Amino acid sequence: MLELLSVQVKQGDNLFTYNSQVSKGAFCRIVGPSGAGKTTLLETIAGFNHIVAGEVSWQGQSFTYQKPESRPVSMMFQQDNLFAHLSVYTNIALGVRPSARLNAEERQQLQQLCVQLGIVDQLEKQPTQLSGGQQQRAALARAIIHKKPILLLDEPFSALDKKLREDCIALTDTMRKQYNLTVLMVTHHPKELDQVATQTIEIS
Ligand SMILES: Nc1ncnc2c1ncn2[C@@H]1O[C@H](COP(=O)(O)OP(=O)(O)OP(=O)(O)O)[C@@H](O)[C@H]1O
Repeated sequence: MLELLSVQVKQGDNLFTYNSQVSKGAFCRIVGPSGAGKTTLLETIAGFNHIVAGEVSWQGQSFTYQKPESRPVSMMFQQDNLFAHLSVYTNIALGVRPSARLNAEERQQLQQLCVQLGIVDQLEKQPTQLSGGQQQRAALARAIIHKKPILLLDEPFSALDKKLREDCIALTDTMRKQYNLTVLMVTHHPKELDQVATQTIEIS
């Protein structure tokens, strides 16, 4: 379980307090009005915000003060997830390690994941040569190959059209089950997650 106990975070003049529990393996949608603190919640779990008080834990182990790279978490944003000057392959391989140098087994895993995500033919291209949906699937591949148990998604598919969004949500759910991930997804289209969400957090 991912747990936030009286976690307090300051953003400008705002003080946010979070109390939430997300079950291991859940697909948790995060909803609430604009400015309520949805992105702030994900950034806090990922370690990008200073926590003033409270505790964040995973499976009973606190990671409140751990650096982002040591947390059991990977995060994907609405856009600009990929480095434009690197190939799609290298962008994804960076999820394995910062050098992006992979052994044969790791390369095979990457290929296999990209087959599943329908981007295996795009690996030698630059990100700008890909469609928006392909770019986000490449970003999803990098987040998954990172092999962290918690996947944080901040409106990841909102720039895509409705049909593509639905396809990407279904793919994310398949990945959640296959890789035993706990997914937290911020959305402004909560109904689109009706089929996959096992839990909802409403931020007010
Ligand atoms: N770095 C920052 N400095 C100061 N204020 C910030 C900062 N980041 C966010 N805020 C403020 O904190 C509040 C919450 O922002 P946040 O992005 O978490 O909201 P949100 O619920 O994700 O909104 P939206 O649905 O519009 O994306 C907003 O009022 C925002 O202006």
